[in-house]
Amino acid sequence: MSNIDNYANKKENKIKHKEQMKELNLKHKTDSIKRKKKHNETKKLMKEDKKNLVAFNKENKKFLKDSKGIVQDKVKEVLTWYSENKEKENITKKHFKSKLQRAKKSMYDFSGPISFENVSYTYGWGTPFEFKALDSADLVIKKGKITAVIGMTGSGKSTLIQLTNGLIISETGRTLVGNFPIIAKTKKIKFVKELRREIGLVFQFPEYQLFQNTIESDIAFGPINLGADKETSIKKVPELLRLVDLPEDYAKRSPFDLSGGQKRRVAIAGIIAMDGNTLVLDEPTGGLDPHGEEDFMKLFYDLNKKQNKRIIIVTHNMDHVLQIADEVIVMHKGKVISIGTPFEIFSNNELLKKIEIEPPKLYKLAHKLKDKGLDVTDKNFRTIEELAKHIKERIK
Ligand SMILES: Nc1ncnc2c1ncn2[C@@H]1O[C@H](COP(=O)(O)OP(=O)(O)OP(=O)(O)O)[C@@H](O)[C@H]1O
Repeated sequence: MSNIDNYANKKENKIKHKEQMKELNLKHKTDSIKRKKKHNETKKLMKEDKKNLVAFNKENKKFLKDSKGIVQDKVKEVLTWYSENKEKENITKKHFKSKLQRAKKSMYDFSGPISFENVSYTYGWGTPFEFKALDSADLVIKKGKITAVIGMTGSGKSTLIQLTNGLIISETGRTLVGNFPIIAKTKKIKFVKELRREIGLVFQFPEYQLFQNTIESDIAFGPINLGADKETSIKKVPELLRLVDLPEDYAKRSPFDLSGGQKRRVAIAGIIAMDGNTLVLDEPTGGLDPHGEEDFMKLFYDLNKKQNKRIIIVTHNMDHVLQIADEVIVMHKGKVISIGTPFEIFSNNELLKKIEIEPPKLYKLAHKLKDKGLDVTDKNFRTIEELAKHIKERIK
């Protein structure tokens, strides 16, 4: 290459670099303006929400005052029980304290609907990384159902479900778990242990949280830590193992000798051991093979149908949603934009396009058939057998 060519190349590169820097600076500036605008909007929202928070706190105080009598009776019951039984070997101080704590929260019923009222949440408030993950979201998750939360990456699904057990607290509105209120900006949730006993949150790869020497102690750790009697908690382990489809005689084995899927079952058994009404699962089948995924879906379905547990599942797998969900919540940019049955959501092509989500395989097939002149998209189906039945009826 001649010196002249070399010089021309260098010059061209310099110009390109300058242009790229200019573009980057411009993007940085626009992002920063957008962020500031959002920051100010949220500030305004928080100001407007102040009067709601005052009303919520007032409502809560009144509720506590009205329930005083019930609580006092329950506390008295526990005190009498302890004074009559404290000499017995299996009645520990920890056991007594846990019972007393439960009596003190007896006015709360966590099992009812979970309502999110105008909840917002911002990560990195006031920093250059500020991001509003929840934007005045409103939603009710019913009791006893399987609810799937779907939406594109970053739409706020995980953030929303973390509000349910007080892992994070919203900056506006409130979350009601049954009649237990978590009011925005609360610094410390009273009865947080009871709340977490009721709402079991299972994160992605829960098996990484196993740490005890035996499967038995891992499963019983949660309830014992919350004050339950050690002997009773250990006795329940075989039943819990059966529930998650593991052999009972695994109890004394080390959890670290198990396969990934089996470890995950142990971790889930540990959450179920807390005996709450709700299981919240964030991408629970990540990293499993299709067969393992199917097994877990069956497990969650059975926990709902046979043990009456409310299941809330965040997932990107629409086939799973179709398979087990009673209701589907659609999140988009921090808001709930649609709620419906799997049929209502998956037959709505416009909605799916907006959230950039592919429908389950069976719905894709139905849409393809429609393009070829055989329309069964107005029919409700969950399985290949049901779809086949509708097709047969159409071509009769
Ligand atoms: N700890 C954090 N710090 C800063 N930003 C965060 C944090 N956690 C989440 N975010 C941001 O908030 C947004 C919403 O996150 P969230 O995890 O709720 O979304 P999601 O819908 O569950 O996404 P995915 O499907 O990818 O798990 C994301 O864009 C993410 O960048």
